Amino acid sequence: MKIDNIEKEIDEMGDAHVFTSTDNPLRSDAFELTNAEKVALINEDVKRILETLGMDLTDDSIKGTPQRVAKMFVNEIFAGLDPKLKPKASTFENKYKYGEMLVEKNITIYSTCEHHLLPIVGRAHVAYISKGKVIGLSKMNRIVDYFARRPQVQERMTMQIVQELQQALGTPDVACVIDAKHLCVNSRGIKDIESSTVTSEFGGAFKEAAVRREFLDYIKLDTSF
Ligand SMILES: Nc1nc2c(ncn2[C@@H]2O[C@H](COP(=O)(O)OP(=O)(O)OP(=O)(O)O)[C@@H](O)[C@H]2O)c(=O)[nH]1
Ligand SMILES: [Zn+2]
Repeated sequence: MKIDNIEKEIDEMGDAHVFTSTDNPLRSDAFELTNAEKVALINEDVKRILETLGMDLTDDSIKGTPQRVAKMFVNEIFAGLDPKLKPKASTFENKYKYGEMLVEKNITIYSTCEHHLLPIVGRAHVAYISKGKVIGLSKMNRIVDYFARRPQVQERMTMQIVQELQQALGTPDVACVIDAKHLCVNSRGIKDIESSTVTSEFGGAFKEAAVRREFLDYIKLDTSF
């Protein structure tokens, strides 16, 4: 593909995120290679990038970088692309009949912006109202982390977390708010270190103003965003 065309595609993609579905754009052959094969290939790709930039890959400090980056992509920051690694969302019967809202707040999020491959760092706040099932608290943190370990846009990640919990808990009454800093905005481009991005998804009862207000009061965010 000519460089002009690639640049045009990237420009168009900049606005295209609003049209993507809640699934990450993965090809159907995404898991035909083993993780070891992916690491070996990415190692070569990163080597090529550094070589193109003129780096001396015989230097002691950076000779291990391509392999390090490859392992980090496959086994750490993009490991959540693999459905096999989806956390088991163990649920229990709500025998004690707790009928109020449960909020798991200030869940740390480390994700990666799919447009620049730079970090997204922030907090997720998740809430649900039980319809008979309750979920282990840590499972909410694990579900957030699973969807964060992908090349992401914040809107999609917020919706994926809600959909996963709705399924696990068998209720639409689930909500998620994420407040995160995008290093692609903070450290390059517009370089606005102060700004952060808030996204929300309010399912079922959380669409009602009073229920939503209660959730936002727990996490101390106002509705003016
Ligand atoms: N909606 C949304 N946009 C994002 C997210 N992460 C990054 N972006 C934006 O994606 C856009 C990509 O736009 P482009 O114009 O193709 O990229 P760019 O030329 O590097 O843009 P600048 O960052 O403005 O320099 C940027 O405005 C980013 O801020 C996200 O999670 N959600
Ligand atoms: Zn970005």
